[in-house]
Amino acid sequence: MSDPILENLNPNQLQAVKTTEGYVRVIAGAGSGKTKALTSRFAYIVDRLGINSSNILCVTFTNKAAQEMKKRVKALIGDLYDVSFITTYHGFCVRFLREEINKIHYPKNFIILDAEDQKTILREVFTELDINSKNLTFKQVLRFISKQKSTSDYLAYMLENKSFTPDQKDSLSSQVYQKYLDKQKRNYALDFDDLIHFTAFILDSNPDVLLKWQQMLHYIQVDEAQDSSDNQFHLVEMLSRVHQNLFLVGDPDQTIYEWRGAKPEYLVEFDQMFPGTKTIIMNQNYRSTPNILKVGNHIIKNNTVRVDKDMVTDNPEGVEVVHFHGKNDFEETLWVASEIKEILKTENAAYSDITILYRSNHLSRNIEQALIKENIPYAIFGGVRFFERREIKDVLSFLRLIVQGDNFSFLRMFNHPARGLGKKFLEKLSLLANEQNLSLLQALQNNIEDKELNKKGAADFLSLVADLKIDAQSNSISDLVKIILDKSGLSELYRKDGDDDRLENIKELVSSMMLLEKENNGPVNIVEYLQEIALYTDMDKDTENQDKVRLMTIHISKGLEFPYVFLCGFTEGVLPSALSIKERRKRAIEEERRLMYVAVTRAEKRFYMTDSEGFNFTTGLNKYPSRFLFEIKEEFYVRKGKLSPEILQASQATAASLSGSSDTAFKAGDLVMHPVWNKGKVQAVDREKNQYIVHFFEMDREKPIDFAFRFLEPASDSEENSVSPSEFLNIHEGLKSAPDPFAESLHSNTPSDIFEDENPDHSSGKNDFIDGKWPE
Ligand SMILES: Nc1ncnc2c1ncn2[C@@H]1O[C@H](COP(=O)(O)OP(=O)(O)OP(=O)(O)O)[C@@H](O)[C@H]1O
Repeated sequence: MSDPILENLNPNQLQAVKTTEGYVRVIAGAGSGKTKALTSRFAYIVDRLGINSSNILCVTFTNKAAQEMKKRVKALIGDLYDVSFITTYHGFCVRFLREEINKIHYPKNFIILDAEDQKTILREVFTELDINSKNLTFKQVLRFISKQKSTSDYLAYMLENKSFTPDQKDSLSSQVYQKYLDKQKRNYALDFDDLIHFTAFILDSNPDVLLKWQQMLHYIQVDEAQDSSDNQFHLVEMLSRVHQNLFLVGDPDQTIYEWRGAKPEYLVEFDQMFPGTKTIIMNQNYRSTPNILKVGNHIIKNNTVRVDKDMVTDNPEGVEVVHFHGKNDFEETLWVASEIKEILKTENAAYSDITILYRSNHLSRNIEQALIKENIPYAIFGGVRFFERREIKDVLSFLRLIVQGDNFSFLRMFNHPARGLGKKFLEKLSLLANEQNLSLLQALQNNIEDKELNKKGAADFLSLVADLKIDAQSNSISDLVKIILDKSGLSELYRKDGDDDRLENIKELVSSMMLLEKENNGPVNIVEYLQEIALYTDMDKDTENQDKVRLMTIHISKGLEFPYVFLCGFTEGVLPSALSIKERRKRAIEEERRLMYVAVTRAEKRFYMTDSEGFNFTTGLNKYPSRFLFEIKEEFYVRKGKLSPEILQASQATAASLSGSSDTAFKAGDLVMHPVWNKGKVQAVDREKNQYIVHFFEMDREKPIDFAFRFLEPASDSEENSVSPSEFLNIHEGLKSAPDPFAESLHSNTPSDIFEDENPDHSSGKNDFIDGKWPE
């Protein structure tokens, strides 16, 4: 008789599924069927061991992965089981906090801040502190905040009213940080980092709560365990202490989030932490041809921090991997376009079978240019995310204003559409709100008679909110959204705007709400809906099920598979990223190599790598093929386009110069030149903090200078012949303001986006601050 849960599993997968007790770790290579093993295991525990599904926690990394797993588990055991504990870390924390947040005297309807809300707070704080992007960018400060939260005892300040200890070295960021925390406190608002920290705090400080959850969660499964951070691992480890059934599955070779705190050590050293751990290796690859796997295996072998394993496959040999080298960007991307046409013609493939990967968002522009020219339909995957789109955020903010009355929604909507309420109005209102310890909305309600506030726009806004509050009592969420659109004037605004996409997106939102109402068999709780929606940051519905070539960063492609994959911009300084190497040296090179490995192992049938000559604005050097290309044996791929011996030689020299012959670019005693403070001497190299301590002669003081600061140049006693860093900055500025050859086309990316940081998957492709204007 056929067994849907266990059939089609290979022996190692079967072992992973049936080893349900104790500490278990599965090292699962790319394409080895991790999802299959995890979902079958969940189904096995429920269906064959008789454990209630609400006693099994299965945490994954993205909403997408969680949805996929739920779907597959339901297909195995039917619709009747509660699979809500198949979720992301953040999803689990929201669920937990809804039940337990009262332990820290927060209300159940706490607010979750998404990236847009965080920017709203920062805009306010920057205005209050009179800061602009010259001093600090949103990106920098958000990184600072996240880092502080993971290393400092900020909860004592948030929850126990301890005083704030500013970080001396970074006092401006510290000031912003404190104000950010104050605004969070006042609004009972949690950002993503807080979700994890608050949960851990409540568990750590309430033994009865901890025991309750520990007793409930008999089995815990963790997907993508190599990407778990300290806090995330602490959470699942703590929760598993009573029943001691903790199952980790992951692939250390696919760790690509070390830069934001992933600790692959938890997976690699799990057996030392828990003696008696059972280890299962899944190295049978079902996805790729041997030709593709050969390239992947070969590259990743160069890493030193890993569990050694070669992926094997029984798939047919397939065609050879191709490397194309173009004389310039256009040649590279036009070759990709022509190859896509060829695939369509000869392989019986659709556009949607083809994916183009790149290291950073800005690289898509050239590619798009070529695809448009060649009439090839494409979609950017994970570009501007659905729930971050302006119109969607507007509607959701209004919804939140009605049910929660929070300041962030108020700030977004009080003058949108325009009601003639300006900066002065807001200043006065903020002042009164602070004095009277009220929210902005309450302050307006209480002080509408004040002569500076008593404006028609303000009175209209108050009556609109009051009106909608009444509507909220008797309407479903989908109807309420339609009413909001009508009464607020947003519908009218989008219609006049002429951007049909906005109205289409709103329709999409309404129909997703209707679907939820149908699934729920009744009304949807608006507060819970808003909390859950805030977690959906990586969702992009539009690109699914369309016959278009997909473009995405390698980070976004993780966990996905495609028949035909092009890796474009395979250039030294891009992949591996020069910026990451400067920041984190050898660790970065290994992580960049893992990125390359992730890219290769997405491909099922064919894999192409392309690069081109020209100038790289990020490194300030000419472009040469990536060092990783030279790590692949030449017989493992075919080359199209000519790579001259000079280029070959220069590529190796560039790789060596980017890595630096020593561990850091400078050592103690080196003379350096700074664009502002001029000449100095390196006193010490602080590898812990990734900075040099430099004594600058003119000011006669020491300053900590980041390893990543690229305008710190070597200096000698005679400087006559070298371009000084300040001159270099001028050249750079010149290049930035040079006419953009693609100005007419596509996005609003300015040339400055070549300076974007290394988390391209989290950037919407836009800079935080462009040409002195706040981002929209
Ligand atoms: N035992 C099996 N027999 C046949 N096909 C399988 C088996 N296990 C997995 N597969 C197929 O192999 C492919 C890869 O599986 P899956 O996506 O679960 O891999 P993964 O381990 O999550 O990969 P990655 O870590 O690279 O994202 C899927 O198409 C899946 O259906």
